[in-house]
Amino acid sequence: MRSMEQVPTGAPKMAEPTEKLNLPDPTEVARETLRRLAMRRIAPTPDNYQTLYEEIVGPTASAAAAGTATATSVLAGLAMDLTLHHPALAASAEALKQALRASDWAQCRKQVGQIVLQLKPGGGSGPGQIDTLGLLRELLVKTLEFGVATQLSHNPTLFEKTQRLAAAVREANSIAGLREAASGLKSMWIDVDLHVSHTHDQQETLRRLLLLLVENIGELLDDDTWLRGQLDVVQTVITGPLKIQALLEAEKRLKEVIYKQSLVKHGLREATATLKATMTSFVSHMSDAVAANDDYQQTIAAHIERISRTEDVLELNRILENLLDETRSAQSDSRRVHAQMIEERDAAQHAANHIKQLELELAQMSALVREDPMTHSLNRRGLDDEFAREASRAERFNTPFSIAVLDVDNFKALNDRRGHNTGDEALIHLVKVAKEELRLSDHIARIGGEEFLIILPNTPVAEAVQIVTRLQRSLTKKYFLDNNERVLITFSAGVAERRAGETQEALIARADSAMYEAKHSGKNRVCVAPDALPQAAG
Ligand SMILES: Nc1nc2c(ncn2[C@@H]2O[C@H](COP(=O)(O)OP(=O)(O)OP(=O)(O)O)[C@@H](O)[C@H]2O)c(=O)[nH]1
Repeated sequence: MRSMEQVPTGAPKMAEPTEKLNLPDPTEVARETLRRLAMRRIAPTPDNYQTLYEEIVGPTASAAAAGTATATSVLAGLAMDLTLHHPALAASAEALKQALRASDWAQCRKQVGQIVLQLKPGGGSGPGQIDTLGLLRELLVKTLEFGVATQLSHNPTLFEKTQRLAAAVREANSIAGLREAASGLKSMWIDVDLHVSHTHDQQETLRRLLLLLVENIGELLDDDTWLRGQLDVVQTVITGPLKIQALLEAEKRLKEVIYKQSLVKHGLREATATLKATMTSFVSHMSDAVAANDDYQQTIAAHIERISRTEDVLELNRILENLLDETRSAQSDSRRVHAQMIEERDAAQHAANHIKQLELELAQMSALVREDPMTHSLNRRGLDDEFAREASRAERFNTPFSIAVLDVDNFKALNDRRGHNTGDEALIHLVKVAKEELRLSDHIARIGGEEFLIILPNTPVAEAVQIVTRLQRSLTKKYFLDNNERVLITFSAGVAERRAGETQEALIARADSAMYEAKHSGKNRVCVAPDALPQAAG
């Protein structure tokens, strides 16, 4: 709410009246005076009442002073209007009021002249400019309040600073005031910039910590631990640039795998428990059967002895009947046990099959997390598995085995020019073309953001160079389309043949160094690795 205004008082007396007064009805004048007080939101002090009254009827002091008072009240009214409606002219209006109070007519003339100049369009703060200025100021205030401050709500200091600055801009009603606000704005941007880079550093540190944690947990796990595949997904996501889409994808995949694994693990636990129970029961029935058989043997032996000792036919008849009874009961025992044993064997077989099925499902699920979710090439884990398999096969059959490290050329520029999503699509395209060009026995793995590794089993280095060169050529034919525009993707590659007993790490290091040579010698080419790097030697 605007504060109540004070109307200038003390109308000066002038020597000669300048115009004749035509006084209206005093009641009407009083009503009009009160209306103007209310309209202009002016404090109803006697002085203000007097000033407005005189503004309507002219000064009342004396007829001689009437002209002077009229001029004075008209000018005072003008000054008041300017103060109320043109804040940018407030200083000139105040100077005019002071000149009126001091009856300094020369000064009055000068101030009125200046006000006229300022009110002229293009005259420093003319009405057109005042509006533009006001609009711009309001725009800046809104930007600060709704655009900047809301983004900084998590940082109370910066939030308050922005709000204070918005208030200062809103109140700045002169060029000088706006200049001051502008210097506040500059200092605020410096703080925001510092804050943003601090947040970015924090994010980077957290990411490194997470990566370290994931790597260390990975070290502690057995090869076939469930967690490893899941950790690989997290690792892939946090190694590349943090993108909300990739993070959401990784989260979704992890949740799915964890949920399915919990279901399968539960089923596996139940099936194992059933098998154990069945086996226990099977063994106990076997021992029952053996025991029953034993009892029968012993009874037969006892009856045979009784038979050998007796000569009495009646006794023999009784023994025979006993014997038949025993035999019948032994037979039915044995049939029951046999039937039970068959039933239990079937149940055990069923449980074992179920377990096999569940294990198969688990293997399929862990294959899921051997893949890079974006390009569907192998991830680090998939690469490790395939490398180990191919290396041992090459040793067993004494066959050559090569790898190629590929790094997309000028990928940063492609991202910068066409956006990150197009960059992603380009990587997906590269893997698709590579899969089409390579043999079924070859494998492609993503080992970095825009870096890939191809495993070429049963391939000497010269042939590996040809394969990779052919892939380069096919990329010029199967070009990548971005918004129907052909984009040529090229890569530099380093090829190395595995030496007997060479570790995966050492072989990749050699291929990597050849890839760097390809980069440094002009890109879009293939270089062959030197025989051995110092760290790979021995
Ligand atoms: N779109 C996209 N960009 C990625 C991904 N991973 C890494 N990058 C970006 O790839 C770029 C690689 O840049 P650099 O290492 O300078 O390589 P380059 O621009 O290809 O330059 P040269 O290798 O010398 O030809 C970086 O800007 C990374 O942010 C990804 O998954 N998707």
